[in-house]
Amino acid sequence: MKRNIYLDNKPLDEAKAIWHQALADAGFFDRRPEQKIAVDDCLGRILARPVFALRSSPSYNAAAMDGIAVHFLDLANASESNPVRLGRARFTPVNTGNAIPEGCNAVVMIEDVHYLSDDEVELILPATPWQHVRTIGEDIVATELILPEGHQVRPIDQGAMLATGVTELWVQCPPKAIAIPTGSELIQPGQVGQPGQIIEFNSRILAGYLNEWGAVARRSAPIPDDPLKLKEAILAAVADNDIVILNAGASAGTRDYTSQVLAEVGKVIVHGVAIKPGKPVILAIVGAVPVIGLPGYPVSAVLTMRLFLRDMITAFLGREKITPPEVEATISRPFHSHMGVDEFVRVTLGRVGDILMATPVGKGAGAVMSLVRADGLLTIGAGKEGIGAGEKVAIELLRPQAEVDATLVCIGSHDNILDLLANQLHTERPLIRISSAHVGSMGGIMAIKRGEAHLAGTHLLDEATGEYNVAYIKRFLANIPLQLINLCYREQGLLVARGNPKNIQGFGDIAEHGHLFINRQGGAGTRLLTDKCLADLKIGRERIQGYQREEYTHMSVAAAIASGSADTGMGIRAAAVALDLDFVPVAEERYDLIIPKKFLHDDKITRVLHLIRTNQAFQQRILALGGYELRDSGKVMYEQG
Ligand SMILES: Nc1nc2c(c(=O)[nH]1)N[C@H]1C(S)=C(S)[C@@H](COP(=O)(O)OP(=O)(O)OC[C@H]3O[C@@H](n4cnc5c(N)ncnc54)[C@H](O)[C@@H]3O)O[C@H]1N2
Ligand code: MOO
Repeated sequence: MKRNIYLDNKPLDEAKAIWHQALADAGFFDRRPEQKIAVDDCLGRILARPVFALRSSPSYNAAAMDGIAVHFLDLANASESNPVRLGRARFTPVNTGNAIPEGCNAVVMIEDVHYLSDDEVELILPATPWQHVRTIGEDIVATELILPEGHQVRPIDQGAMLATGVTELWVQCPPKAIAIPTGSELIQPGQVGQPGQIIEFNSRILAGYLNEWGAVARRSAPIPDDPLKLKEAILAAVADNDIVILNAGASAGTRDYTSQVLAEVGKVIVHGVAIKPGKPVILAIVGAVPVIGLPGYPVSAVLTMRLFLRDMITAFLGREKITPPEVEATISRPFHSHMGVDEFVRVTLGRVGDILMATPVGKGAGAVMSLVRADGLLTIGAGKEGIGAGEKVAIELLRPQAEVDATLVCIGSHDNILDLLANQLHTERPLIRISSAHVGSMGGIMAIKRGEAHLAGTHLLDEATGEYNVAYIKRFLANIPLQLINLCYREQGLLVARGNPKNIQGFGDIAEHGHLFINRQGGAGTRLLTDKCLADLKIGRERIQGYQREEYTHMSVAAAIASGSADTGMGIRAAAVALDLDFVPVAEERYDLIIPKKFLHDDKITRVLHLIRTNQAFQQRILALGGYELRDSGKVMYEQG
């Protein structure tokens, strides 16, 4: 088969309109399969037909209280000064739910009945007609409408139907869908792959969302990159489903056959939409069944299915479109986007003071974690080239607003303790989450300056004084009342391959033997520590091979060493442990939290401080990570304003 490199670039609205029309032409929205099921089994189902009461409820006049049944006229003149006595012929003892005997039309509660003997009572209160009686049809009368068509059944509805004699009803059959992963490189979860092999997880995500939106979805085994097998799979799937989803193979790779096979067995309506991510999406109809080829990257797949599938399912079910809630937020940093393309940006949200800040997370369409972390989605329309810092934008919420409002925003240098803190806080108060952006110590200081974070983790060594953080605060945050609170001391050192094959003991060895170094970015605390070590040893930067090569996290430095593309680099012990590297300790550094005073009494911050100051089990968990020291944890190291 020829390589397919000509994708459309249809504007999103146009693609949606064409697709909707094609579905309508195929009769997709007119199919309303329905089935008759027992009321006992119908919870959550959508009614295909209205339900009417078969019998009245109650079906007889029933006592609503324990007491006696009487004729109300007998008590018309009863009062304290004129007690009325009734003999056994004029009253009948009843319990709640008993039928009211002929000739009676009121119940007197037992509390108001004075028995003179078993056969005679005395009453001092008048009665009104039908008092304490549930009359025939009081709840619902036979033939009345209980529930309308299109209603989603709740437990109370089941009770109402059963109470009126209904035991079966007609419900809609949700669309039957199948998610078919494709690709010869796919292996099953739990298997360990070679480079180039990929754990098949997309079909799980797709089936999960399909079910959440009201379809009944199955998954198939992965189909290898073979046009004949793909064709077979598509034909079998359309014979047995209302919606077919193919995943991957949508793009222009030498093994991306999906659109050609679909064109052979059906009609490709759209291939290629001006959106990012998700551009190569394929919308096709085979027979009368919609077949959607979602791009392989998981983020692209999820976003395109939200755009093209969610409304399809609700329309199939005859339900209102899902309109996700939106909030207005301020974007924390500029975001560049492409003209002519609707771009969907995942953001984290956090309320710091009065401002709801939105921070873009991860651009890569392969980054599943960017969607796990995201609180909302920002759409940058095709007519814009991006969004400037501080601009107000509408964000589609992916989490409940209450959770967003209870998020502790932590921007700055990353440390694994922050992950432990996040977990512990969430366990104690499920609403609270920590959203952390790892932008280095200076990035954290700037976020505090702009009022965008509740706290910032920082470890900036002042070369002149040898002290941590304070000099930088005085310089950049002079006007902000704040406390600098110690979180931990941690070991920094040289990460080296397991067994330290090049026997690197310090920067002297690196300079002398020309070992390949990998550095951290300017503004990172670890970079400053490297520079201080070099200055103390009087080693010029030009003597360190690789000094110019910069990475942004401890883990990416560790990954470079693990892959052999560098011999060594500076990082924390935890990064060495994570990638099974060896570690040559160089220095103990202080890692502090900067907290503006206006947040010191915020419930989230007080919980964090309480945890690090007093929770011994938590402290033990930190020490178990290795490379940490907690002698000053929670102590105020500096204060201003
Ligand atoms: N020359 C071009 N290359 C690419 C283009 C383009 O227009 N021209 N588009 C890019 C875009 S945008 C996307 S999105 C991807 C989508 O490609 P495919 O739909 O053909 O998907 P694959 O290449 O087969 O897979 C991509 C990637 O997706 C992951 N994947 C796939 N299936 C699964 C699964 N079942 N479970 C988990 N992960 C899966 C996997 O990481 C693959 O590496 O193409 C660009 N290229
Ligand atoms: O547009 Mo692709 O769908 O970047 O990821």
